Amino acid sequence: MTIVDANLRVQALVEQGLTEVPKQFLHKVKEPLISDVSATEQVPVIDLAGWPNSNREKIIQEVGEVFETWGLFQIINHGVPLELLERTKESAKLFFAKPAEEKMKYANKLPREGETAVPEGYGSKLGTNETTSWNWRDFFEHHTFPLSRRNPLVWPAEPEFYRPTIEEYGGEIKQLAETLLSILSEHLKLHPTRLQEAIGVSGVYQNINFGCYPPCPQPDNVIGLLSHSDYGALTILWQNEVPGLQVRQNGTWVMVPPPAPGALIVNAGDTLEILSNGRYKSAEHRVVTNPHRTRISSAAFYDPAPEAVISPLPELVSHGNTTKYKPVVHGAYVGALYSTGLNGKEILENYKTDVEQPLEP
Ligand SMILES: O=C(O)CCC(=O)C(=O)O
Ligand SMILES: [Fe+2]
Repeated sequence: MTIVDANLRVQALVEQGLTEVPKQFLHKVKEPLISDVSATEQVPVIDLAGWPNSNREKIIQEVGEVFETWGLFQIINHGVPLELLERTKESAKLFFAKPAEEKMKYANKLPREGETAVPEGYGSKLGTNETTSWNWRDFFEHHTFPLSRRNPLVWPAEPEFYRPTIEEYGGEIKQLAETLLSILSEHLKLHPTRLQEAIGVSGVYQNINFGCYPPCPQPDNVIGLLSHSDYGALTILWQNEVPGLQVRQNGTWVMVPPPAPGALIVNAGDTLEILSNGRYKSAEHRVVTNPHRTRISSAAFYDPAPEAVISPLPELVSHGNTTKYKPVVHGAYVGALYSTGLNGKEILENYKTDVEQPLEP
């Protein structure tokens, strides 16, 4: 079967009861998907309780260290109200449970050449001309910041709490991202707002997706979401009780466990790796599929504006240090990623300086 229909979704394919996936979904990379999971390393959990009044040094140390080593961790006592988190999860669950005709009223448009964000609405990778394997994943994409990009009318009208919940969740997640950036700025011995200003001089961009990974009949040969690092600064995620997210740590894929009650997942993106001149690592991650259950997740991205130029902070390149990355126009970076497709940390590799250059005095 060849799929050329941009209006098809993985959920609709699954509803047809197929036992073999269309060949575009077969994973081309020769590495095991499910069976390669190491049980020896565990994704760290960071407790933010007390911030900013108590445990300051301990929190700064722990957060800094986890960005230097993993780039991905679970976080508890993060300040996002748990009732809001539950309502956000419920919004995603109720949307993906709707009949196909209902969901397709919100179908997104295929991205155009030069686009720097995934178009809003209900989408999938089906029907695009990718050379990489297709993801076993549908999604709903929301543009939430700056406010000039926000139009809740294109989001689901039902349930009634859906639109206000996304707006509220976006605000809280933005605040959490800014708290983490202030902690990292202190860890780098910089002014607490230094990283936030470096990312967001012209206003931060926030996009929030809901991901839906339906049960897959060939989980050993099909990827939910190809290996990649996120291109922006920070991503804050949650997943339902069905695991699937994996992070590559010391060459091994480690499964992110089902969430501790109320936990969120934080993931460093390439912008942060560049700004910190490689001190912090963006996390390479992917999603595997499950044969029986639907996995639902959400990723909220805290990113520079497309016109922002991101380069290693000069303060971190002094004292005989060298600059390890070329300056990046963020929108061009995202564009490069869309045209080649997801492939580990390949795009970031292209922006590394061949010979480490001392910064101009
Ligand atoms: O579904 C997930 O847990 C991960 C999603 C993700 O990595 C992304 O949207 O960039
Ligand atoms: Fe990601």
